[in-house]
Amino acid sequence: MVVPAAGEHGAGFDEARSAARGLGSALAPAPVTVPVGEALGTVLAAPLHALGDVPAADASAMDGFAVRGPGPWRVVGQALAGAGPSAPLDDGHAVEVATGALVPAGTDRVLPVEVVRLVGAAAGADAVVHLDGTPPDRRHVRPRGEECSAGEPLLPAGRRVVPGVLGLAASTGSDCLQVRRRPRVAALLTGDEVVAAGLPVPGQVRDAVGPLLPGAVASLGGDLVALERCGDAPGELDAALERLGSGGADVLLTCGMAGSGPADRLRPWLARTGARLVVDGVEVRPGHPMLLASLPGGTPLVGLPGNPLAAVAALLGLLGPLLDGLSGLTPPVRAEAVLTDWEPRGRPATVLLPVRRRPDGAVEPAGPSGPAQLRGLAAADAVAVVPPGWSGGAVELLPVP
Ligand SMILES: Nc1nc2c(c(=O)[nH]1)N[C@H]1C(S)=C(S)[C@@H](COP(=O)(O)OP(=O)(O)OC[C@H]3O[C@@H](n4cnc5c(N)ncnc54)[C@H](O)[C@@H]3O)O[C@H]1N2
Ligand code: MOO
Repeated sequence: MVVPAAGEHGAGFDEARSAARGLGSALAPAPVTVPVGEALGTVLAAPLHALGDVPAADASAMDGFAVRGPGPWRVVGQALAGAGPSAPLDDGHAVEVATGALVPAGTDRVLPVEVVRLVGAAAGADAVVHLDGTPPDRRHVRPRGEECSAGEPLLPAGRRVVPGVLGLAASTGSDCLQVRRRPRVAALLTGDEVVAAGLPVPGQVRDAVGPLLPGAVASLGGDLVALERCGDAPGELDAALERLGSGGADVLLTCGMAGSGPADRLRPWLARTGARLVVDGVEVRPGHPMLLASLPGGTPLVGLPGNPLAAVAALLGLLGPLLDGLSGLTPPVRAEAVLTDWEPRGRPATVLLPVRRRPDGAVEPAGPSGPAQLRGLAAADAVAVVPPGWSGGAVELLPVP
């Protein structure tokens, strides 16, 4: 699919997102099997199944006494977590148990220490357990298989491996997971005027994109593996992109030179190298010159416009969906909120608007958000996607990258 040309109208924002996702899916690498400890941030490439019953046997949920039959109960032993099963309980008997210990066969319930009175020996055998006050309404036994039983599907493929997934996989017996790795992204910042340190003098601009890229790429599911710079002189972009392209990254990212000005060399370079434009401009503000190309060797290149908020818009509109496709991520359910205190002023394009949450659950503009301004983004709780023609009501919210 080729999405419309720059200088004309560009793709709709949703159309651009799905084209980027589609390209990513078509290029998705084969799944790999990795140890659980190395899987954080990847995406499950196969459903996660329980390898056994969890817990593997009935276990106490409280520190207290496993009892059988009506009380009082004579203490006949002790069971700690990690020990094997104790002898089956008879009526009128109790075993002192720690949380997590196996309860003896025949246990009716566990009485927490808080609700019993011990009479006789201070602890251990020969003490007698009396119920003190009202009996608890719960058994306080975690039955075998309470969490899951062997073979049960726990999570579908396509889920991001977050810390909770690692804990679940480990607790249900997995040592390895089948995943798609986080795509590696190599970036190139362009422009003679862009400086990396200090207060910019007239004619210079301080690089605002380089510092935000590692975290933004990570939050979109990729790893920034290279960050290079090049100036505007003829040949600099070509050399830098060739160098970057030979580094084995899954995605190339450029910032600046996406427009049609005298020093904007990206589109001519793409044309010269025979790249295929998959998305050529998007009907969104800011960020309309953003592009997505497929280089002759198949590597995708995302062109971010140079204005910093426009660059972030392109990260959200193109890089995020591309990385989702490459990693096989199932898109999360669309988040929405009512947008207030913002005037559409007849804008014909989708607007990406940094917003903050209000106590009533609605969202409002978070601060100044011109294409070259980051004050709103830095104060934002989300980025609202305001469609053309919006005149009030709920809008889609994207996480701040
Ligand atoms: N005739 C037209 N001119 C422009 C249009 C248009 O439609 N017709 N679109 C404007 C929009 S919107 C944007 S966005 C920019 C896109 O420009 P480029 O992608 O070619 O980017 P540059 O020209 O290289 O830079 C634009 C602007 O951003 C500053 N910049 C660049 N890199 C950084 C950085 N790393 N950190 C901070 N700021 C950066 C650069 O100095 C420029 O001021 O084109 C408009 N023009
Ligand atoms: O991409 Mo530009 O920054 O739309 O303003």
